[in-house]
Amino acid sequence: MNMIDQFNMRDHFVSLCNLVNQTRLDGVLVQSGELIANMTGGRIALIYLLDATGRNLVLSGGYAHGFSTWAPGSLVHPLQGGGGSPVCPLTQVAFTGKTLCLDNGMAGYDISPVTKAIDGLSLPTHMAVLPLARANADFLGVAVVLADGAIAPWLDRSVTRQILRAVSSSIETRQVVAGQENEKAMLEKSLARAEGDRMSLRRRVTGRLSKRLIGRSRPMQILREKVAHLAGKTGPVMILGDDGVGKEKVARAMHEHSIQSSAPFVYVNCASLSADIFAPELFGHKRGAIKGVASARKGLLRKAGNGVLYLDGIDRLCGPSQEMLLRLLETRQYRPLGSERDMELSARIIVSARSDLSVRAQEGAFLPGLYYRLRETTVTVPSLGECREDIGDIVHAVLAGIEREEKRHLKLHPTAFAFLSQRPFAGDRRELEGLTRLAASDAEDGTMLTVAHFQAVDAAAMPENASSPGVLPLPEAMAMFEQDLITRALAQTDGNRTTAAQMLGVPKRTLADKCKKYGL
Ligand SMILES: Nc1ncnc2c1ncn2[C@@H]1O[C@H](COP(=O)(O)OP(=O)(O)OP(=O)(O)O)[C@@H](O)[C@H]1O
Repeated sequence: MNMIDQFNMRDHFVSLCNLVNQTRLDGVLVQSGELIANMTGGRIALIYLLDATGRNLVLSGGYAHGFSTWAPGSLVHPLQGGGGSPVCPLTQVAFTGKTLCLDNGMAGYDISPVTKAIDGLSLPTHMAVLPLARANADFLGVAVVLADGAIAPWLDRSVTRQILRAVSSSIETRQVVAGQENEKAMLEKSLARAEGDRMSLRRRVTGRLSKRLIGRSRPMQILREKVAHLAGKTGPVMILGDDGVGKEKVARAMHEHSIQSSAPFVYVNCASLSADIFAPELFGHKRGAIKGVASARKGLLRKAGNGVLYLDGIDRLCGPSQEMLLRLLETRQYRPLGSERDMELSARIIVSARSDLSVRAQEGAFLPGLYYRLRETTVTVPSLGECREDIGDIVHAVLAGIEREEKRHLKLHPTAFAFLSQRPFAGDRRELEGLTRLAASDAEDGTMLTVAHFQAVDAAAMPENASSPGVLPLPEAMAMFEQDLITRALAQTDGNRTTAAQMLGVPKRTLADKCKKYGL
């Protein structure tokens, strides 16, 4: 019985199943090597695949009979066109696409790519190079079979061709999957990098925002995060809040931290926009379109360009103007008066309104459609009453501004701080800012601002005596002040307690105890 007759179909069927079940390219290559060696009576099989450039064959897998873990040396074999002497059998098959069987000896052939690959194993006497092809018949690579007897009889069988096709197709499929997995991994990596960049950018923006939207309270932190997030978007935004909470400040901060920050920020007070001037003011008009106005006008939307048109107090817009604004937001187009052509809206629309806008919309006092359109992206600015811990920060920011501009260094007395902490501010942050400026207006450089400084400019709104019972118990007031000072010192020293303790003139141990007490 010759070798071919001993060919065991059952074994090959099992090997084929193993091949198909491989989930990784390296596993497919080892199984393919084994199958090819067995079906051609080979002792060694090597698989070279065309690389992505299409100019090199890369030794990608191999099998040696009797070695369960044998791996060929790594090898990149450049394909050289136009032949050469001596002929490289791998190159020849790559160019002709035809099987090359060297049963009559290898003389005259450059078999160095093969001898390098099997370094350490004895070189068999017979060699065959079989082309591997993709499903679309493109060249995929070659399988090199090395045997100690004639290979030709094994090659001329239909099962050999079928197995070669199965091998090629398995390799191709795994290559595609490996390529996709590679792409997916790279995509995931770059997404993770982009997300990391986005987060660190957001953190930086939030950090910078804390110099503008002052306050350490949790509601202010949340507000800054939201502003940083919306600064990266372009759609309309509605900012809600009571008078003086800082709505315009929020709008400006959002614009300053956006990609269009160099474009204009155009402020419009809606209270001053009556129905007849809303359209000409915003959309502009052609020459002669308005009776008594000789020249043409650009309109505020064009003036804003790619920047921001800030409509302050849209709750004070009249009905027809609300309709026009809704249409502008829906169509993103407008037509200057007297023009035949629509213009594209390029500015970002940011509007502000008092917090009760939803009630007004429900009552029919504000166009519900416009309310619902704007409600999609709402920022609610917390009132100072919700952020009492921010009072010290705002006062210190005002005093720091005075020092910068007027070179007057002023400090805040603990009782004044306690007094402000419990005082109502109907006019919100604007009132606090204004009151601090007033109290500081006549103070000389080096002055410690006391309750008296504030009361002197604020008699009407103030309780008669800040230290009177019912105002705020002194221990509580002192604790608030102490906590404020410690937080400030830690912020200035980047959390370094040793330096902060030195700044505050207390032992490090005392500072540690107080940090524990206040949860700092
Ligand atoms: N977070 C803040 N930190 C420091 N100052 C603030 C803050 N928010 C607002 N202010 C100050 O309060 C004042 C009022 O701010 P802004 O004009 O933005 O309020 P508004 O809500 O738009 O007011 P209005 O309701 O009158 O339109 C400004 O002088 C501003 O500097």
